Amino acid sequence: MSHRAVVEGLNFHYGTFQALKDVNLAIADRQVTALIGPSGCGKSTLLRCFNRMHDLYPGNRYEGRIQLYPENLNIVGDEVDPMQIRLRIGMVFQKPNPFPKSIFDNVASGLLIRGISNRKVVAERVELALRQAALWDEVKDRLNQSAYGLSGGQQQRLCIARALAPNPEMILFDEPTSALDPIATARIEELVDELRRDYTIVIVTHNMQQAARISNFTAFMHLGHMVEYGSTLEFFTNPKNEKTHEYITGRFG
Ligand SMILES: Nc1ncnc2c1ncn2[C@@H]1O[C@H](COP(=O)(O)OP(=O)(O)OP(=O)(O)O)[C@@H](O)[C@H]1O
Repeated sequence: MSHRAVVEGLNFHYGTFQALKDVNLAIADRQVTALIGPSGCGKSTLLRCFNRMHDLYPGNRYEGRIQLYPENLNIVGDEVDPMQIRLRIGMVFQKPNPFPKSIFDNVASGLLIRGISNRKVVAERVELALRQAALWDEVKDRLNQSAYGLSGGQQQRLCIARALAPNPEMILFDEPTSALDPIATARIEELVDELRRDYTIVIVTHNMQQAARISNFTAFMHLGHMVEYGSTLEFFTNPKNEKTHEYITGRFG
């Protein structure tokens, strides 16, 4: 199994508050890795390091490395341009957040940033991304209508299409189903399962059943530390750490 990214001795500070403490984690290529743990443990903070989202706010500071393979680039290195990283590592948020634009323009937006403006190429890439996000059939006749006219589940699939369009290597999902009903949740879970064939996926979830259903690897965090990570089956059936055992049996969190 090859690794797409390896987190090595990562510390992260929000100003004077240290939210990640010496985190180590290997992210397997074209597999789903779930980050779980009690509220405030640092799951979202770690996820946002992968595409340098923290750089949007002053006073945030990284120490350590996240090596991106195969070229061995340190994602959190000062010399690396966060915009370039965000094109290579897409993100889908908890609440669907389409832009106030048409369905087509939402998906096309990442392509334009990438310098792709040929209309035929843009149209092809938009269609491909909408197909990959299992949304094409529902929207193909209303591509020029506002994205706000879509249901919550459709908006979330649109945001997935928008993340896929620039052809990223990794996709980060931050609790992507917590604002959705069970049917829309099931569709997103099926989609994650399909996307795994082509993309490396890291997903933050509050829901242990979801982690068990959709991930290949699970990582458990507590108070900013990486407590344990391993294959999902092994993790849930035979946890090595006492804290992990307590968490998955519902004794805290
Ligand atoms: N912008 C911020 N400034 C200062 N501290 C922050 C900021 N964002 C998060 N934190 C703190 O960092 C720690 C980790 O937060 P984070 O959001 O990563 O946790 P989480 O595990 O994703 O929690 P949840 O499951 O509740 O979303 C918490 O103590 C939180 O209060």
